[in-house]
Amino acid sequence: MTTPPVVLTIAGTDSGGAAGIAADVATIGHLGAHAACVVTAVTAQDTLGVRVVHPVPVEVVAAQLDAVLEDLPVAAVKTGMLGSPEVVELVARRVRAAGVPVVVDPVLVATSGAVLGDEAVVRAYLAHLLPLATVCTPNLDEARVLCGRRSGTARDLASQLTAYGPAALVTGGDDGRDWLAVPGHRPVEVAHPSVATTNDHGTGCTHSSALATHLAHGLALGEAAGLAAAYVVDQLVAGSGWHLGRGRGPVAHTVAPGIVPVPRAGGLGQSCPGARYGP
Ligand SMILES: Nc1ncnc2c1ncn2[C@@H]1O[C@H](COP(=O)(O)OP(=O)(O)O)[C@@H](O)[C@H]1O
Ligand SMILES: Cc1ncc(COP(=O)(O)O)c(N)n1
Repeated sequence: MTTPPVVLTIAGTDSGGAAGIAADVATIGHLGAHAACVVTAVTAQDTLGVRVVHPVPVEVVAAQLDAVLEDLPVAAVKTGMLGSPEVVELVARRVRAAGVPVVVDPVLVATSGAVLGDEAVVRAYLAHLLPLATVCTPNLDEARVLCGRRSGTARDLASQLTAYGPAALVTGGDDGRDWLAVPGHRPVEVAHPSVATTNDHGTGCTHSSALATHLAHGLALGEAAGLAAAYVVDQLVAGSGWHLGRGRGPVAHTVAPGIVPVPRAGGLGQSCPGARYGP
């Protein structure tokens, strides 16, 4: 058995098991990597909404980061809900030193509308974390908040966000389309089918974790983005008939991924000619 790459997720928990760390660990394992997880906040949450947010003390987040980064060969990092400017700054310091691909999912608003990051968190993202990210993956609302705009298309916002340093993949734009902008290049659409379902709680976490896992396997960003979108679509189709909870049900993590890349030496920017096509 080949040793899998390690993907570190830094995020909050969702007691309903749909979003946050639960979605991240399921996705990373499903796509053939080992998930290390640093918890930033505990939420009491279900399919209807977020009831309570309990932040983990910053020194406990730091201790978790040190434990993982001093022992495991982390190949990529994904950040989700960070919750406070202090945690954003801490994460920025630690992941800069790690020198691996970093996917920043700037979780600010939950599907249910709950605010999971305030203005101070937004300022910290812009000043500290986006400049060292490989790619950020805000949804349309989060992209507008980060850009300080009330409107704007996913394509334009993705382009604007590259000014902060990273590539930007803005999801859920007009007609549900996703746009990827790489600094110095025109934005391109990451095309994928739209799935009719209300079981979409956790799509953003699943998507950014899939992207980080494909980068950890050594895929180039464009290729990783296409595979991440396809993975979400497969799981949405799988869970579309589920009846779990009274609100927006969880995205599934049950269908074997179409492509599980074979771990290879190499890094970001190299394609993965050894990609293996699944059953
Ligand atoms: N109904 C859907 N059909 C197909 N893809 C979807 C659907 N809903 C979300 N996605 C995809 O899931 C990924 C995460 O996007 P999004 O749902 O916008 O994130 P968030 O959970 O942060 O709002 C994107 O690639 C988006 O296009
Ligand atoms: C702990 C945590 N992290 C992230 C999200 C966002 O996920 P979604 O946009 O699907 O509600 C969430 N609801 N809870």
